Amino acid sequence: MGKTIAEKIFDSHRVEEPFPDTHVLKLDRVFCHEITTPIAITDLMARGMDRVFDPTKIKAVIDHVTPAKDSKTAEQGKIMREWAKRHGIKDFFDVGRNGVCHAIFPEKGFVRPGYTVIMGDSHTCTHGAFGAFAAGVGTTDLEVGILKGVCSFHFPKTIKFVLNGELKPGVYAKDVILFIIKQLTVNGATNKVIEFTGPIVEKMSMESRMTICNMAIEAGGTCGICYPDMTTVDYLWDFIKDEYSTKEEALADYSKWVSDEDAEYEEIYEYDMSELEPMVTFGYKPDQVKSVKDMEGTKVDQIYIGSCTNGRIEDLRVAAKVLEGKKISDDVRGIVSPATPKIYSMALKEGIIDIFQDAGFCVTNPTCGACLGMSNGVLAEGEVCASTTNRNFNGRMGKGGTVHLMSPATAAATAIAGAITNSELFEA
Ligand SMILES: CC(C)[C@H](C(=O)O)[C@@H](O)C(=O)O
Ligand code: SF4
Repeated sequence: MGKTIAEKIFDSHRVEEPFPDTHVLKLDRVFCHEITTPIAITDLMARGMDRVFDPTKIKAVIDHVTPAKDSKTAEQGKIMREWAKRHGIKDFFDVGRNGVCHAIFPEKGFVRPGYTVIMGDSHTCTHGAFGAFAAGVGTTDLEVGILKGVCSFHFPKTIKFVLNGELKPGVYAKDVILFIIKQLTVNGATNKVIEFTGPIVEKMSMESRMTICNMAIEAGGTCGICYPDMTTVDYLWDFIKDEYSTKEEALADYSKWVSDEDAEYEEIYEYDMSELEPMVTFGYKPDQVKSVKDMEGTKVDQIYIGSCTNGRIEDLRVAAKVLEGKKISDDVRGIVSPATPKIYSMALKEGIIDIFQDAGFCVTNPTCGACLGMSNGVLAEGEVCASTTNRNFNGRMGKGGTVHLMSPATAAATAIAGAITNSELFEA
């Protein structure tokens, strides 16, 4: 019997015999941000265990609320800062160099095929786009990870998606993953790994693969995984060129992190995506998904383009293409948060920031920002936001506010119309 990629990663990282279904794995990366890590740090300190297993494998960022907005968030930043200094954690991204964790860590080349990654953040599944096993964990697991460099997991039962065909113009990775979550429902993949395969995924950029893996958790999935290929090698090349003499050599090495033909799956879903339409959520659960056509005309108050789902350069380019030479409706506020300083710089150089500003958008610093209603861009009671983020939970962006999840193209078109609309209307 063959093995899935997740099983292969488990086999190569297991530190002891599984008992009964607890697999203790060695960790290649422990990622940290200022919302959950200070709790772990404070607890470790209180227990007299203020140590780290390996400062080079721990990467940390302040991203959710930055620059600090009040005394509480200032304190969280301070705890992180002092901890990083105390333990020689060199890859710590503070104000001015910081961006959204799941965008900045891949961008720095910290994730590689075959890696095991944990973080105290539910969207850690994003990093599976590189052919890694990456999972969000709670405080106790995070503490053990920081201290010992290990984490225990259940056997990685896997659901496989084979996505065939070709996406129509105006249809993007976000539409694909919203469609998938609709099929699975919000707990259809609970405690399972979701493999994304097939020609649609093979053609996707790393950014798009991160978008689909990012939302695996919205169907309950522990991790989303794509197989590493030349797209992965190209993305990582600057970071790995000392390890391999050619890209082909890197690819040959990474190809061990691909599922076998005869691997066993919990379920296999196969879809032809050629007729997929732009999708959007309604209600307060990410599996409440309709085609944009069916939601057309729904009035919004705010448009948010950003986050670990869709705040990358590819996303800003797509939105800018729709916005170029146009103005957003007088009735809406537009906010864009480039996910990292590098993305911000690229957007500046490419004239994308000008396009956003000329259209009437407010451009913020790289941060999670409006995504979770803890920082800027909070909605008032009864307000509606068209957003490229990943969660439409009740009150997510502010008490009494509603969020409709959509692609950056649809969000940009919606900003112009002031109501949910199809991006095709505005594309050249
Ligand atoms: C703050 C953090 C723990 C949380 C998460 O785990 O996902 C946040 O990033 C979110 O998106 O809701
Ligand atoms: S951008 Fe949003 S979903 Fe992503 S880590 Fe930040 S708060 Fe969580």
